[in-house]
Amino acid sequence: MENLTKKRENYISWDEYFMGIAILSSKRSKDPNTQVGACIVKDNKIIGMGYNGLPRGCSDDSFPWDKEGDFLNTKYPFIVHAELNAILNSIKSDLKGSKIYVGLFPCNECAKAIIQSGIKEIFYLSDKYRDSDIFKASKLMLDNANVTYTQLPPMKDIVLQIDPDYI
Ligand SMILES: Nc1nc(=O)n([C@H]2C[C@H](O)[C@@H](COP(=O)(O)O)O2)cc1CO
Ligand SMILES: [Zn+2]
Repeated sequence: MENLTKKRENYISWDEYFMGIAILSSKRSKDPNTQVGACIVKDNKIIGMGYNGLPRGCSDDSFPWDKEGDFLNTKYPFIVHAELNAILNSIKSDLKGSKIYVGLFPCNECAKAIIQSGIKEIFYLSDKYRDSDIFKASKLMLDNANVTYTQLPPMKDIVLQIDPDYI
């Protein structure tokens, strides 16, 4: 029988909690290939969230989602990355000393925004584009600016499922 007199032990860690929220945010993304979510945290409080998508007011149905072809016929010039959205949407103007949780390693443009906004720690899950110069440039800047980056384990066990008894 369940022991209801002692503290629960199998609760999720802070890192799992914030990365879990970043991944949940990514589920809002319309990108058919890569969905990315980001969560900015200060003093264990969430102060910004975002996912990759078109700028506000630009219709998801009017812009291309292609990866290949003429630049203007691809998604790349139009998408706001999850990290930049989290910074731009943050509820505090001062992000100094905060952390960002993001599903995919930040690109060079997001690295610039992370550094300039004062974020000091990055936690990420995937570094699938590590061989591209964009990410080499990103790491060069982050290293110089003393922004740390740490890969978290994949958290395969965390499933969002609402128990029918809960309702
Ligand atoms: N850290 C990141 N945050 C992001 O929000 N993105 C976005 C930009 C695109 O919408 C998508 C990458 O598309 P693809 O090249 O894997 O089909 O993820 C990409 C990266 C990696 O640079
Ligand atoms: Zn980026």
